Amino acid sequence: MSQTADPVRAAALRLLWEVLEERRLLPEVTARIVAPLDPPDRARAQRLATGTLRWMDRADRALGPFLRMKPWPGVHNALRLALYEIYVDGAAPHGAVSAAVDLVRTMERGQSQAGLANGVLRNVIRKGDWEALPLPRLPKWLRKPLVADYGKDTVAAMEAAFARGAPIDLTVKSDPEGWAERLGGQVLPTGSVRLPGAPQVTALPGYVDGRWWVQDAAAALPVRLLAPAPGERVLDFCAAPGGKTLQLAAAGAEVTALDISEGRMGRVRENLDRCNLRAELVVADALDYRPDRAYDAVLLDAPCSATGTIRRHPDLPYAKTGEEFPALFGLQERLIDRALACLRPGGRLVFCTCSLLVDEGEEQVRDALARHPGLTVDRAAAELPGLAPDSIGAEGGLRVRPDAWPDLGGMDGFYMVSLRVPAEGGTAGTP
Ligand SMILES: C[S@@+](CC[C@H](N)C(=O)[O-])C[C@H]1O[C@@H](n2cnc3c(N)ncnc32)[C@H](O)[C@@H]1O
Repeated sequence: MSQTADPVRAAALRLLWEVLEERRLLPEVTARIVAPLDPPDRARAQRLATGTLRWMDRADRALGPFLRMKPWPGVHNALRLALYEIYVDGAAPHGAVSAAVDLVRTMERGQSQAGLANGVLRNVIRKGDWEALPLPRLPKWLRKPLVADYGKDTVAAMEAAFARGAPIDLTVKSDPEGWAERLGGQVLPTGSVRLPGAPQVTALPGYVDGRWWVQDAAAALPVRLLAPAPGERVLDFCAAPGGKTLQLAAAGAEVTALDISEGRMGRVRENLDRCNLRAELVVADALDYRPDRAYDAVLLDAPCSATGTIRRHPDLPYAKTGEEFPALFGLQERLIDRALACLRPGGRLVFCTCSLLVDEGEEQVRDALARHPGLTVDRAAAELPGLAPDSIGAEGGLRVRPDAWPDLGGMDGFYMVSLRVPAEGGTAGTP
């Protein structure tokens, strides 16, 4: 890019390149790419990149009739960005087109395509059918298995939720009504507080003194399912960055928080300090963990495809291809077995993933029950208030989806289940 290109849009284009061409996730690359910008411009570059990814499928449909050949990817992304700015972000068409043309001119491989960019964008605007185009669809590699599991209509509803993006939810230590009133938010049916708009959370009352933490309403449910009692020994087996550790500690449990990543564990420590809560922290591979004393309960929030979080991570369907996931399914299975081995007789394991794939939810449970005679599902634990009764599956786990609560703004996709090892004589806890 030359010095004359708008640095914010140029940074957004570099983020798009990393996702679409290098197949990197935004959190891996964003800090480096936006570092030269001022903080407000960093936020804007990120917003432009995530917004463009969220609406990219529709932008491609709008561009399709006017592109005889696929342009060079940098140019293609500049066109997509301009359409996002005009039709979703509310930018004036003239300014967004001229900014896109300027960006294309500064690209080594795009210079000759500046005229094309200008013409194509003007044609799309002249045709004016943006609003009539279908809502953005997921790429085929992900859409296909989801349609097989949930059906076309449900997948379309989930895609509508992905296009809407995600509000900010808080888990409060106490008094959700009071905090909702103070922050201008609303208490959700499951007890989280949803904020209006997209405020800078660190500047809000209650952040510095740790009265609440940011956690999607769906991500707050697994600990409600586990229902920790004060003084219970609970192992949070994949803990970082610590949203669920905070919930467990706030409920008065004696928590051991374990994670393989030292860097991410630093965030658990910071979060606990800010919220004035305590937990024992262990940096280790969960698969190697052999506790001195068994636990009353284990929470296993396993590494997964994260396909339930696409509302906030629209880069995911484009950075991934699905080929990465079977290795995760195998890891989840081994983590479940190790987690069960850390329980006292009669103890419970809450297994959860922020995934929409049944391989990372219902199927894991069926397989675990087959591997561990005597292991049972506590179906009653999944009967949480505020959720549709059909959220509980035949196997007794709770499945929440992004298209839930359409009037309130949805929630992340999550799967969770409470498994209980036999009180005596069973083998479920000993691998
Ligand atoms: C879904 S995230 C956990 C989110 C966390 N429970 C929360 O609520 O904030 C999964 C975590 O698993 C950790 N992880 C992955 N493989 C692991 C392993 N073999 N042992 C321990 N932790 C692991 C990752 O570092 C990551 O922090």
